Amino acid sequence: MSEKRKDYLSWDEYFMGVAMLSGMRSKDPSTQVGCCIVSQENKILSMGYNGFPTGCSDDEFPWAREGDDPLETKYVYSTHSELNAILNYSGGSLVGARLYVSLFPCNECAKAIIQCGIREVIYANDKYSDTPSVIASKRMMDAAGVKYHQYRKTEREVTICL
Ligand SMILES: O=c1[nH]c(=O)n([C@H]2C[C@H](O)[C@@H](COP(=O)(O)O)O2)cc1CO
Ligand SMILES: [Zn+2]
Repeated sequence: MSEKRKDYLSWDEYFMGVAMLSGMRSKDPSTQVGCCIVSQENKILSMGYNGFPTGCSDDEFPWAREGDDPLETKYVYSTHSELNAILNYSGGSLVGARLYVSLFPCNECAKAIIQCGIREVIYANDKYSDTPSVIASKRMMDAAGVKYHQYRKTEREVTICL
């Protein structure tokens, strides 16, 4: 008798995988971030990655991390993956949703996450954990009751031939 497959993706693998795939759309040469927002019923509501706003050309705006002129760095222009995913959602309310993201959300994204009612953040990488931005982010999420935990990495490798 034919039985159910056993090696299917778990929900966490699926949603973090989608977040990481989304991050592969990013043009940022140093850090590509992807995000996937999911309902309490495990339905994908939205996705996003870091990039410049619509109309701000990836070829004309700067990708530099440093420079004498802040206006010639990416930081003043790039929209973070989490904010893009929140803004991309046109279906109404995100109250109660979960957010999967490949990098811990910064303080500005934390404000948006809290204000739109997202309840839980699952992140992969926390490489900026020592920065004021991430410390402030955790302080705000703690105060607002937004739960967060690191994605528990599995041994699974996914190869997709495109
Ligand atoms: O939460 C985040 N989400 C997000 O999309 N980003 C983006 C902004 C930048 O394009 C890039 C960070 O670049 P860098 O690591 O070179 O400083 O990642 C950065 C953060 C910071 O934690
Ligand atoms: Zn951010």
